[in-house]
Amino acid sequence: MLNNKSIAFLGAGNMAEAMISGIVTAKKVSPKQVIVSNNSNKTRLHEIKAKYNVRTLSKEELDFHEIDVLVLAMKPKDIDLVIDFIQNKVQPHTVILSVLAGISTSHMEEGLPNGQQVIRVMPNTSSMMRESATAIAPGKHVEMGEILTAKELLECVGEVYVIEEEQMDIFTGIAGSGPAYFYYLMEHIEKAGIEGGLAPELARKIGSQTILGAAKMMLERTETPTELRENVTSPNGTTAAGLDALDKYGGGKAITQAVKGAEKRSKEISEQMQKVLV
Ligand SMILES: NC(=O)C1=CN([C@@H]2O[C@H](COP(=O)(O)OP(=O)(O)OC[C@H]3O[C@@H](n4cnc5c(N)ncnc54)[C@H](O)[C@@H]3O)[C@@H](O)[C@H]2O)C=CC1
Ligand SMILES: O=C(O)[C@@H]1CCC=N1
Repeated sequence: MLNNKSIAFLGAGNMAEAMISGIVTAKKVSPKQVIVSNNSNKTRLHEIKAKYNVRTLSKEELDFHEIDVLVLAMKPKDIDLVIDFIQNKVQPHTVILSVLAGISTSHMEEGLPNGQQVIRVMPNTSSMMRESATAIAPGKHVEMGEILTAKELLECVGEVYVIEEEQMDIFTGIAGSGPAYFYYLMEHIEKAGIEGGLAPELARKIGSQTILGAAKMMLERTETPTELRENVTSPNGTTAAGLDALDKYGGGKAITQAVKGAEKRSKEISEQMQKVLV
């Protein structure tokens, strides 16, 4: 389905690069089918071209007739400027995939030609390793063929889940922002490892392998996380001591609040955009 489709990115930042890297590595589309553009940073476009061999153009040079999938990958605050820029150029056959946190499909549909197909997606930066957990929520004009195209494209960068748009805020809290929680966790594991006498690189490798192993257990075994945790925990052993400290310092609550905090911010961004419209 991706054969001969041309995929253009508006925005060439961290998220766009993670997706471009995963898409090119998956080899389902050739780098020449991928066009990357941004606001004005030519150095950044040179860097992306040198790394991934994709086509790069300034946004003014884009030929919208040749774009089948247009990925919006700028910051949420820039959406209205971008809608103004594309509304008279975007073609009816083009499906728009927006990765912007908190920006609803209805907000985008309002500013675009009637009937434009818009899909809100939420990948994460693990797209670079083709290990993203990505959500898709189609807007009201999207047809099944375009959902399948979006799914196939996003499967190049990991697992894809089709969800209801109202679930997008909590999905963002868990998966869009989620990698940062694990990096933060690792920063602290590494610090404790160093304090315990390990070289930083070794502490990082041990911590990362432990996170990877635990993730694989949860994905591939039938036991629940609670059962898996209990299997590690000997009475009065080392794990019990570690978990007691996690409880004492509010580890569980902190994790729940991290997810809820990101979810709340995603909702706030949507509300702010609604106010701009009114
Ligand atoms: N970084 C992440 O982990 C994730 C980010 N997202 C979403 O991805 C979007 C981009 O985030 P990052 O890549 O982290 O930001 P970034 O700041 O690294 O990149 C933003 C890009 O947008 C470009 N840009 C700005 N205004 C533009 C315009 N008017 N036209 C075309 N390009 C324009 C900039 O030149 C830059 O290349 C955000 O909306 C964010 O919500 C979604 C999931 C995860
Ligand atoms: O921090 C953000 O707003 C973006 C969306 C999800 C991850 N990064």
